[in-house]
Amino acid sequence: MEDEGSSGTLYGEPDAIDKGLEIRDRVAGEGVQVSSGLADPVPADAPEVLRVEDLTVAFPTEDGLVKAVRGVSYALKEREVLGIVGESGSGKSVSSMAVMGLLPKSARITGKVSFRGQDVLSMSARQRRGLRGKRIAMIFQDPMTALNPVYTVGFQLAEAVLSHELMPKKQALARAEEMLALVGIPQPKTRLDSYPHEFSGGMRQRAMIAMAVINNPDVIIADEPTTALDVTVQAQILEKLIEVKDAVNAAIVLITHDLGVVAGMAHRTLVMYAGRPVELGSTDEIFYRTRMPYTAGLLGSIPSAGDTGRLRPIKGAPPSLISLPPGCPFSPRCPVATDICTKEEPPLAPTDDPDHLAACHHWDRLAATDDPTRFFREGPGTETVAGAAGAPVGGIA
Ligand SMILES: Nc1ncnc2c1ncn2[C@@H]1O[C@H](COP(=O)(O)OP(=O)(O)OP(=O)(O)O)[C@@H](O)[C@H]1O
Repeated sequence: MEDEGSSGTLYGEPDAIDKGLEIRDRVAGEGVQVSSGLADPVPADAPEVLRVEDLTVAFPTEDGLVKAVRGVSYALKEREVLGIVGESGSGKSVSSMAVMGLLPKSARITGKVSFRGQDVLSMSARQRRGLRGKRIAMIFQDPMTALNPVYTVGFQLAEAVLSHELMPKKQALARAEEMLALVGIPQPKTRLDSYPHEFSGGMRQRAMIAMAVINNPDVIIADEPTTALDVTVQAQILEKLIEVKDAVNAAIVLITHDLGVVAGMAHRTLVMYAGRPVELGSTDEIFYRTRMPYTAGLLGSIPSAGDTGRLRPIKGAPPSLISLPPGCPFSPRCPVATDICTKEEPPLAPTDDPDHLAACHHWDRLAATDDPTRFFREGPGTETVAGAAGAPVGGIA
């Protein structure tokens, strides 16, 4: 079999990051755009497909108001891959669920989401259902949350088509077979009759990708699509995802803990911390001209070739989203923080490159050095631990 089943969680495991960097370096070595890795470049004049403006989401709870997302804004062009990176609880999933209209009724949502110019948040439930699965599709970490164990894969794929389009069942099944072939499932005709449990973890995730693209969506939101798979299978699935999205001309919002995944796959990257976007720019900019200390901390914790195997996670933990500290939420962990950082929260604003935004009072200090990760090695906020495989990386746990 081409790939095997899932083997547990790999959050931030060095092998996964190495794999992403290896893909990036391989592609860079061939003179192709580093940031996009496997994806085709996006033409500068490509039309915008999705726009999120100043999105906030809060959940009233017994303990207080959880400010899960605060001021997320981004625009996605046709065929573009936007990586959203951040540690657990940073608001990556909630912001995407808001776009899909999948949050519980109790969620307080403000801001604007536009899909090809249509206001999504003010749509009726029926209009949203029409958008979901057809124009905007979603891939989850665990395919078993989306695949029903009691129906065959072929039936479920055909249903996904028939719920949006009237056509003979035979035609829907033919489309299902075509999609299974597209995502690299061997003997797709026979596999239509398999139940999800008869697939390996990697094959189930391929089936999820088939389900996501079967209606030719404009946008795919992939939330940790490979986190539950082992490293080799992760790379295969990500490569397939990029190949398939180019085949159907979809854009992707790729949500991940794993900077390596973003390095290989995303044209642009949005880094989130404590519910806020803290850095946004081309993936090249984020990796090579980092302007936000949190991102520098994450990058500094990636083991590089020749490293002695010592990882440097960012010391401390993210703040409570119920009682955020005044000023910059990263300041208690930040080696370059000064007084102003504990008093005023910096806006996400242009840096020395107008398309590279950072939420930092001191981005110019990072711009003044070739290696902004050094602040974490030298300054307060650094903790060096023996880097056994599986140790948390960059506070990602
Ligand atoms: N229904 C809810 N009620 C209260 N709090 C919630 C609810 N859903 C999410 N949250 C909180 O919102 C915050 C952001 O969660 P989110 O799932 O977006 O994080 P994430 O960055 O995607 O992390 P992970 O990678 O672990 O999924 C978390 O603190 C989470 O506990």
